Amino acid sequence: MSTNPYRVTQPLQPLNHGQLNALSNSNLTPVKQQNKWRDDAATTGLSTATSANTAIGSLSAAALNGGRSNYHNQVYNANNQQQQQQQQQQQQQQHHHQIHQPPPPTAASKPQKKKKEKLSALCKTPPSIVRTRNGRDYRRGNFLGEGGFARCFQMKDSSGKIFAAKTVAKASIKNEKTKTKLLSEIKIHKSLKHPNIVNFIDCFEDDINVYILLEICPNQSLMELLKTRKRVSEPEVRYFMVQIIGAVKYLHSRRVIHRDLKLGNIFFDPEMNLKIGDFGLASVLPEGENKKYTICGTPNYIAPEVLGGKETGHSFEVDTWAIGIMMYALLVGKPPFQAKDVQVIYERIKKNEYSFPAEKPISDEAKVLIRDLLSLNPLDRPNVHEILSYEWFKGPFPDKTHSLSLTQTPDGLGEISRAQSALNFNHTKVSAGIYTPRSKDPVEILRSDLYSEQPRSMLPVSLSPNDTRNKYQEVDPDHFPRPTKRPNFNSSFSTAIKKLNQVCFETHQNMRRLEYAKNEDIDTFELPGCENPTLISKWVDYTNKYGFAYELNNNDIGVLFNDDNTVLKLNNSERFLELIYHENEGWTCIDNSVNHPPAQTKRQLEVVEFFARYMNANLSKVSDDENRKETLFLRRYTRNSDYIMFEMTNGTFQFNFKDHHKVCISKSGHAITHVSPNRITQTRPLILVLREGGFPDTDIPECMEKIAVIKEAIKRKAFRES
Ligand SMILES: Nc1ncnc2c1ncn2[C@@H]1O[C@H](COP(=O)(O)OP(=O)(O)OP(=O)(O)O)[C@@H](O)[C@H]1O
Repeated sequence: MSTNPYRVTQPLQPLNHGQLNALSNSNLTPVKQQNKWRDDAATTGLSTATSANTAIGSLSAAALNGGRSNYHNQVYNANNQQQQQQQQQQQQQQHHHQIHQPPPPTAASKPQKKKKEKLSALCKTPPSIVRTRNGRDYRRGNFLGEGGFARCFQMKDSSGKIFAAKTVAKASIKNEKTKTKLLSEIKIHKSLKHPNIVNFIDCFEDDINVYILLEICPNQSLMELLKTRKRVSEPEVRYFMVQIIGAVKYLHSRRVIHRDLKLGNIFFDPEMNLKIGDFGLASVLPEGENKKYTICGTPNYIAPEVLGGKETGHSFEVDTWAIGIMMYALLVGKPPFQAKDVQVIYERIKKNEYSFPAEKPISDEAKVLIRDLLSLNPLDRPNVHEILSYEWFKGPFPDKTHSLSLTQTPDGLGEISRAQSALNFNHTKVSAGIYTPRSKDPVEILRSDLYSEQPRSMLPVSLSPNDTRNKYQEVDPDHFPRPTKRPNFNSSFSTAIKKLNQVCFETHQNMRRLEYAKNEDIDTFELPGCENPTLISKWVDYTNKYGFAYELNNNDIGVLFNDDNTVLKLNNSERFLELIYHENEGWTCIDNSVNHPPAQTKRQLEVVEFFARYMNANLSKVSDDENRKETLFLRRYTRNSDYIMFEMTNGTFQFNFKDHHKVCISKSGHAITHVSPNRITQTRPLILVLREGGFPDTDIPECMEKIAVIKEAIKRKAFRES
């Protein structure tokens, strides 16, 4: 019989609750650490994965001695706080020496001694081949790293794909509470799927270990990066922050609080994207509850309200606090409340005692954001949605994290232009799932919202043609400061907004002039050409979740997303345009192929295509098809109880009135178009319609009143912008 721990003796079982309950303390002797697997980070001055062992409530020693065991050695129950404090202080103090000061020359305080106290030391190296119950074989590879509780190894499947197996020794799972915690980590992690969260693949167990199979992050964590780099540049940190915030936003939208966000728990995947891992302290806040009371975290990152314990309770804002700590640590080089003694760290946290060292200058914009994130009152911290609108994010923003960043500051970061930075910022947000208020798969949300038997209030409010009159909603146009848009197909920065505002102003001036001139000799007027303009023929207002979707009568489909960018899918073409909006200036246009959409716009394109299908199946058209004469899209729209007004990027104004008549003003106010409820469309010079009091042979209810309403609406726009 082989006693070789590297040999598989029986197939591994998938893990379930019942089986975990049956897990018992295997009579394992702790594996002797044969080689120095991990740096002890003796000089970082930072909390490391090893230092996580010193987190408040560390029970590793007690657990190993057969005392109270805890799955996650960073967690402890507030009730036991006093009892544990002495022991904990001792450990933390000792460990602190290990991290921050050269160890005194006594054998007793050597780092190796402390390592034995870690529960992860109980973890035996997995067999060289691990076979799961459902017949999958994994070949164990290199050791990847070690935390306070687990060791991590490479695992390769039969196709050659490599994963990381977080390996927890059964010997470290000593009681019900510990098992429940491990199950909770698995359950929470398993339920998550986000581009910036380490992907959960599977879990199983053998006699000695429980394995959590994860997406591999071979480039270590932000902690190692900082250790090597000492400080990180602001553009790089901006990029990191967007990815972290994307993941945290997703977690919070699913009511998950991570509670242990720190540099050592944020890993780099092979493409250098950041991935949040380690859900050992994560908790789901049930609907209707708004606080948690268990005290947990890592000293340097712990939020003040957590230190308040049972009395105060804590919530999602602890993660926001940790984001502030990480941002400070990356920019300055060490966490803000760092001290040798953990109790001193807590005192500093409670008093919000930190400063920005003059010898490590950072920008004022960064300081503003850090100060707000590190607000003592959790309610004063910006939420994950608000953080990204801080001025600091308008600074130079790279297109990605280059692997060079692991060791040195890449060149040229400060020279990224404003336009390019805005573009990169937008793309990074989209890739991090930030463009929607909810980050679940957008198409899935749309499908369930639009097609399921949901209460009417859940459905989009649409003023689309042939719809019922009670869909009209009173909306103050002032509350719709929609952006202004126009493409620039040279892909450079556009100054279109000024031009569009000018057109708006001219349109109003011309309408006014024609009103006065209607009785003058018609021969003195140069009449405009009267081809029908391109119109919005269908639309769905879904701004409560994504944006405003529309179809033009040239069959192009657009979505004006809530982040103010537009995606326009061109009819009869394999192309779609991504129109990135730059406030008060214009758009940058990226021409893409639908067959090879860039990763960051893939999801948006899916939303556009979904809306296209939805509109085709559910809405009828305003007017008949026309071929595309020009490429245009919706600049902005305004809704009130009488009409919805669309402003197009060619300067056309379209008004859909609630009696289902549509009127457009184009050619800078010289041409007027009427679309009847049964889609008969005609365009005439405005001067003639004004003279004749309406369209010949067509009865338009309250035609002149409608024109007056239009003139007023355009005037309001023109004067607001001039
Ligand atoms: N997906 C992964 N890919 C590569 N390495 C990983 C991965 N997950 C974890 N590791 C490595 O394993 C180490 C331990 O993992 P993890 O932090 O999840 O364990 P832990 O015992 O719960 O840690 P902690 O004590 O920080 O709570 C990490 O520090 C890292 O070096």
